[in-house]
Amino acid sequence: MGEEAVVDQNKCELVRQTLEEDQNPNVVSEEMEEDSSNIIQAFKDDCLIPSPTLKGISGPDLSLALQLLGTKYNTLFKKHQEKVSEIELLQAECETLKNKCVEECGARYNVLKRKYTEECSERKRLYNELIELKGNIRVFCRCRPLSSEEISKGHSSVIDLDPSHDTELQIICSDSSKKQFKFDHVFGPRDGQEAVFAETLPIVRSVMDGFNVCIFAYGQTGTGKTFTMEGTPENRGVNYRALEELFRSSKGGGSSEKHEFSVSMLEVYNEKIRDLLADNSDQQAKKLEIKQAADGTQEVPGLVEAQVHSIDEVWEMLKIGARNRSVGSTNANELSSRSHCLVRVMVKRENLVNGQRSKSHLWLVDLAGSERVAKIEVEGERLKESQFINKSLSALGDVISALASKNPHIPYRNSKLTHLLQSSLGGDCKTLMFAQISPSSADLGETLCSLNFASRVRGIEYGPVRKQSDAAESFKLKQMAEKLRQEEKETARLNESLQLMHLKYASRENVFKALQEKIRDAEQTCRNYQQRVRDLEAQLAEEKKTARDTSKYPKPPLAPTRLRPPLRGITTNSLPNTVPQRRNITMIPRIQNKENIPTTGKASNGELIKTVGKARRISLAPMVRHVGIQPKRRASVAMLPVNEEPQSSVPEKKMAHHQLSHLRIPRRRSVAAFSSIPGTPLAAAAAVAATPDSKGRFRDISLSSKFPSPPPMLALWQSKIPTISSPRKRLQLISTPKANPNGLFSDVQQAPTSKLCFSVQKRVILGSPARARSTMTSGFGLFNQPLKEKGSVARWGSAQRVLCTDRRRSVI
Ligand SMILES: Nc1ncnc2c1ncn2[C@@H]1O[C@H](COP(=O)(O)OP(=O)(O)OP(=O)(O)O)[C@@H](O)[C@H]1O
Repeated sequence: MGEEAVVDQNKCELVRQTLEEDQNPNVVSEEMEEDSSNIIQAFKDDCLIPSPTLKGISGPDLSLALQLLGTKYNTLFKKHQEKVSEIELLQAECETLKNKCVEECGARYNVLKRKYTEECSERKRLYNELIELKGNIRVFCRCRPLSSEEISKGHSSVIDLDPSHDTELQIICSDSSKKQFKFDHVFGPRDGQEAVFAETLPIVRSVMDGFNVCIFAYGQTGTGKTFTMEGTPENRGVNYRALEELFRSSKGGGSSEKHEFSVSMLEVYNEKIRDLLADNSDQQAKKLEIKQAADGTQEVPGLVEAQVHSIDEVWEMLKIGARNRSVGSTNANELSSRSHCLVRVMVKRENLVNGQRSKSHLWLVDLAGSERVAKIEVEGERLKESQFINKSLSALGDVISALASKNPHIPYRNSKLTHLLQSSLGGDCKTLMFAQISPSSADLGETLCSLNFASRVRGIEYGPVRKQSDAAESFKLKQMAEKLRQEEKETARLNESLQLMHLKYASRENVFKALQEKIRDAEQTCRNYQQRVRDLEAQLAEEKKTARDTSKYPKPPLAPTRLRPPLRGITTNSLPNTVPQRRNITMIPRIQNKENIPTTGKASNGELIKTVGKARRISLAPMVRHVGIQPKRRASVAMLPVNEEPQSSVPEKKMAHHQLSHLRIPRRRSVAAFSSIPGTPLAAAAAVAATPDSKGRFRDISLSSKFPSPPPMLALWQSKIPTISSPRKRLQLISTPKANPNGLFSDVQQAPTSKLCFSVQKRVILGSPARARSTMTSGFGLFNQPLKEKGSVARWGSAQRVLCTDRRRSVI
């Protein structure tokens, strides 16, 4: 029995180890020792916990049990894996749903946030509109309860209040009559601080919207001004509650807005400004003055501006200020305020979304008592205090009166108080006045005074309020705008001058181009002239040489001027030497060549022919005279027979000088020359001739067709000039005379009939016409070498000058 137990124990151990190897230690338990039937039953229930009788199993049952256990384990393991997969899938689904939810909710959240912001803005706008409709200066009346002292003295209340009409107040006068006053709100003796602040709240909120606000309490001493503004630790007043509201509002804006608060506290005592937050030791050294800032607001340089971050800090500041305030004892109030106490809360707001900044301030003013001096029976220092208080309150009354009557001049500077509140009393701010009154019949007179003053204030209509922006930023923007304006002006000016410069540059460039063109032309002309000068120099040298060669011939005496033949054509180097033909010279041709002199000749068939002498000079002056272009020029054309040319009485070599002034030009040239004069009929004819017809042919000039009765000599001359088909050719011939291979002139010059000698006397250009003529006609210098050279030089110069003229150019 003991051995069997050991064997079974080993078997159980084996099963346990196997199960442990399968990382399922929980399967081993005491129930493994159950019998096989239990095991099978247990396996059917998907349970791996073996029966406690398992250890009793032996032999084949054990292996069966183990097999079943292994199979079941695998099945369960698979199921476990499936479950894990399912869980993972579910987790993924959950994650997806979560993301989807976040996505949808995020979008909705943003939309709602945007809507909320818009709604807030709209609410603020409507709210401010409402405040403006109600009036930017609002007056509340607050009546304190009768004090125990007043009751003990038997004073009665003169206030008649109807709770259903919280804007009306009736005062029972001494004659039992009632005087009614209307204010924006009337607070009775039972109204607490909360109720008062509830009505004040809208104006306080305006500060957060960027408006300047001033809340001040006015009234006779002991009416509860300090109580309303400062309050007590148990009943906090407007100052504390307003700042509390500001802090609360600043947190409501969320992370999109940033606010900064700073608190200053000062009093105006005997027309002097005292900093209530500064150390008392500094007060003597400090002399605070009101200065106007760049944005028009009033500042007190040197005034302590305490940064506050919580309402507790604010309360601490208010307590410090209250301790430093000047108080004194009067008949009316044992702790009477003898100064005006002013708390200034500066709010700087920045919208972190759009970067918009605003700076606004809230003045909380507790005025000194407004009672009349006589009533309080003071003297000495107290009397002086009261006089200053009355003076400043009187100045406040004047300012309010001026505002009420819309006076263009508001006397803000008549007192320190009004000067300080200048930017908070007027059109661009919201003002709330607490008119504090006493219910006591003993204070009836003062109460009526205060109520009358409050009524006047309420009658003031301010203009539309302006939202305050950051002064520094406004100033910066103004400067930038000014700078931009200046720069725009400067840019416009520079653009203008640039355009002018462009225009100037363009015009100068044109001028420069034109000058360059002219320079090029001048250079070309100069080159042409140089070439011509060289040619003429060569001709002159040739002529001189020819003259030297022929100097052995005797010089004929100079004939009288009238008997001398007309100036012949200018010979050129290309002409043959005509000296041997001199003996054939007769006067007949010269006579024949006289104008309109009839001559008789014989034809080849022996028949006598009567002809009229050829026109030696064709005067086209009548035609030319009408042209005002060259009035001082005279054209003389001499026609010489060809065979007469060498028969000059003047040696040909001596005529070289005449070449310069008497160019031998074919008659056609003269026509061309006159044709060059615009406006003349010849010019028109030349133009017609130079214009090809529709078939591209040039028309021949027929002067007779243009002129019914042409000059006879011209007609004769025309008959003797061979017809040149093309005007262009004619012009070529005129401008560039060609020599034929024999060294003679072209066909025009070799016309058998005659040769035209064209002489242009340039009277103006060459100088005195008389001198020129005498030189020409008298053979000046022909036989006197120095004179000749002189004359040659002179004529050469004249010729150059002639060549330099346009007229000459056109002739050439
Ligand atoms: N509405 C009120 N409810 C209860 N007590 C009040 C109320 N108003 C004023 N008092 C009490 O009247 C007394 C005088 O008030 P307070 O000092 O505020 O007057 P005051 O106008 O500021 O006088 P002064 O101009 O001299 O400073 C205080 O004791 C104050 O507690």
